[in-house]
Amino acid sequence: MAVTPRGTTPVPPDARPRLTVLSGPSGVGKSTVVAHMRKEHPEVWLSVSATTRKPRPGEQHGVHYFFVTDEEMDKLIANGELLEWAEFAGNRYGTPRTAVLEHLEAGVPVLLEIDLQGARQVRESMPEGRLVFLAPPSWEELVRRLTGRGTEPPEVIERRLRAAKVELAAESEFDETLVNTSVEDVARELLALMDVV
Ligand SMILES: Nc1ncnc2c1ncn2[C@@H]1O[C@H](COP(=O)(O)OP(=O)(O)OP(=O)(O)O)[C@@H](O)[C@H]1O
Ligand SMILES: Nc1nc2c(ncn2[C@@H]2O[C@H](COP(=O)(O)O)[C@@H](O)[C@H]2O)c(=O)[nH]1
Repeated sequence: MAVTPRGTTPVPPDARPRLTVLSGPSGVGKSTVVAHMRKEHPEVWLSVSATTRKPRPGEQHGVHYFFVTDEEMDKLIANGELLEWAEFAGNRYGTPRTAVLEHLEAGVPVLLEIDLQGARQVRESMPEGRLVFLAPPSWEELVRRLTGRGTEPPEVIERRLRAAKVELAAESEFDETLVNTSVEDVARELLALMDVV
């Protein structure tokens, strides 16, 4: 019998909402769009990733990420506790497997906000998932957003922008593309893709 989060009833497999993966270059606005969407629709469950990155000001352990040491990440990987994981711009990130499976089993709409390498792994292991690519209105705007956020030093921004070129070139691997011109519009479009509204 599958374990389900407290207070929820398992639903037949064909009625389960699909897993949705949101990817896109660093700074495009993934977290902003997801936060906006979840203000109105807290029933969408966002997976909390583990990362070896250090917290930014205001980021809380267990809310924004599980901040782990390199050794802890090694163990999570070795024990098969991650659905997917990747190294991105000098840090490792991974999706805890059990929580995702439990929420899907309970019929809760599940969203993963992960990079391209992770999206490719999810496509392999859970092909029923829907992959959504969030694109910037232009390269210049992406640079503006990533720089304007002010959370990374110039060398890390450079590294993330190099990764962004690779991610933008992979857009055709995704099922859908949304262009983040307006946070409100994209949040609405994403909810519709997830069959939440
Ligand atoms: N539609 C938008 N118009 C203007 N600015 C935006 C828009 N969406 C997001 N931003 C701004 O862009 C910056 C980057 O957004 P955000 O941190 O959500 O990106 P991200 O894709 O989650 O990045 P990362 O992958 O690095 O975590 C933030 O300062 C945010 O306020
Ligand atoms: N493959 C994975 N990528 C992840 C995961 N959690 C976040 N991310 C992605 O990493 C980059 C950088 O994130 P930041 O918070 O340091 O700006 C970004 O593209 C995230 O979407 C994960 O579990 N797996």
